[in-house]
Amino acid sequence: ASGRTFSDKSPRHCGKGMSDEEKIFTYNGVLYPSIMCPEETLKRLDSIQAREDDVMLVAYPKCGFNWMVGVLRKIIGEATGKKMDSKTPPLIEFSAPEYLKVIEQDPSPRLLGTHIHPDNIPASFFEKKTKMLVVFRNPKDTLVSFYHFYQNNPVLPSGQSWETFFSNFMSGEVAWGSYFEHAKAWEKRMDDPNIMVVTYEELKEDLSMGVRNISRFFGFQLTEEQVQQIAEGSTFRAMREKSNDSHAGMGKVFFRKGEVGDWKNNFTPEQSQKMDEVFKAELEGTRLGAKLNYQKYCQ
Ligand SMILES: Nc1ncnc2c1ncn2[C@@H]1O[C@H](COP(=O)(O)OS(=O)(=O)O)[C@@H](OP(=O)(O)O)[C@H]1O
Repeated sequence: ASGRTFSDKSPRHCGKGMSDEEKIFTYNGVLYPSIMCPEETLKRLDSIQAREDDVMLVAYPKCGFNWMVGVLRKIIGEATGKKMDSKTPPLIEFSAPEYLKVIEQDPSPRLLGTHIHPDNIPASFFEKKTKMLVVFRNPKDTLVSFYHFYQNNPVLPSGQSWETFFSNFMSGEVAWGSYFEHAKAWEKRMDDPNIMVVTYEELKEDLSMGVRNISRFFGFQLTEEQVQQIAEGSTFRAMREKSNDSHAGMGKVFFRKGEVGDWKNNFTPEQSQKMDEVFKAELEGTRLGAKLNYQKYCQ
């Protein structure tokens, strides 16, 4: 059995001939893209047996998941010599249910990832105290990135106007659910020593520091030269250049702009104000809220 990869070209895997309604379904009250996340796989997620030495990456959609996949593959490859050239995205909720067997047989250290809400991450990851890197991004840029992804990824519904997508994002009616629900759930776990939260914006400001801290957190020893080399190979430009190979023709969709502040080109003043109000109500005064540095990146 093999997992589905970005290069699967069968029409239904590409979303061709499917209506917007067929492309998305509700599971336990949350929307998921039906091609990427078959219901059977979601139902079987709890069968995954986590390992202590798994490298688990968690990110709400569009917060920098693929960026960190690139970084973590390089870190693991450099530190352990394990070949990390898989083209399959390491999301546990992706692909055919048989893929869970592939995960089971993968030798340690495994790189696993997910976009799902922390309460739905299989319990064994918490029981085994698996280390998890959690990536967040300011909500305005996340929304813009998500909107473009809906528009340009044929497996997602593309018929929504910017205004409709905006209100769906704000009410959590988007794939993988509400940004704010995810953030509030991680806020509750901020003290867990096995969880490290990083933001897209801090990684943009100092990627070398990010690589150094992330590898230390997972217990990988890297030389300063390796840290620098990984950071240089993981800039937006470097990853975008290789993206048609790593993401089979979808490179420019996954590696779109890679900037902080693109929301300013998209939000109306009213939408900006609406997000400010919701952020204030949901996250102001929390540690994750402070880490997101909303003042600096969203105002
Ligand atoms: N190396 C690097 N540096 C900076 N930014 C990067 C990098 N790689 C990916 N990106 C940007 O991350 C956004 C995609 O996020 P995800 O990978 O989490 O998307 S996904 O949910 O897994 O599809 C998407 O953001 P936008 O460009 O704003 O749309 C990508 O361009």
